[in-house]
Amino acid sequence: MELKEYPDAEMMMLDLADRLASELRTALTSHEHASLAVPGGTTPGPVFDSLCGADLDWDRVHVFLTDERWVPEDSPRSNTALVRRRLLTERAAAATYVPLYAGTETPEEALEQLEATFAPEMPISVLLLGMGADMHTASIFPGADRLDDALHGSALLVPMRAPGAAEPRITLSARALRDALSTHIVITGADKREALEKARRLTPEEAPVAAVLKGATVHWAES
Ligand SMILES: O=C(O)[C@H](O)[C@@H](O)[C@H](O)[C@H](O)COP(=O)(O)O
Repeated sequence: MELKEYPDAEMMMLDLADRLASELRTALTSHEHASLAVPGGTTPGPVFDSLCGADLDWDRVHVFLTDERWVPEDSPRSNTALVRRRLLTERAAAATYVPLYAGTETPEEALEQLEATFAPEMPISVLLLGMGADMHTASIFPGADRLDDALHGSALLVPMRAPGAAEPRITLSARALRDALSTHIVITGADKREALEKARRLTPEEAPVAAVLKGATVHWAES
């Protein structure tokens, strides 16, 4: 893992957006399509605000979430709504969005169909992840009901319920995340920095983010 520290979060978000854009451009030089997988939550909004204006062939980019809360798009908790509002706009409006929410009552009901949709999208060209202070990443939470499947199973997608998650989730598995060609993790604040250091000494069962740290670049700013 490589740790990149920034003097402030604003600079980090701009720099990271540039880096993601440049990796997408490189991926597009050797492939017809490239994929960009992004987290939801509160941290990545400013990266999206900058990345959406990047000059690249967005019409050859497939964008999808690393994980979704199983709520309709009009919910303030919807990661899809966040991505539509802040990433799939300006130049990036030309990208193809691959939805991870299907409107069924539970994620299990849509699982087969979603697995079929996501299989051709693998491996991810450029992966951006967040991390919670409890050391979860995507929706792979410590103490989750299907933690073992998400960490060690061969499925691409895993429905997930966890004490730390307010609603059912669906998440890319550790296998899908680890196969990404480039991985960035973006975190802010002293508590997450401490959690990251702790995760480096723990097992993925205790600290799920540990499953994706190898080869990843972690971007951190205090605030
Ligand atoms: O749906 C989600 O919540 C995310 O995809 C999740 O994995 C997020 O990246 C972390 O929970 C960090 O969240 P914050 O950035 O809000 O701290």
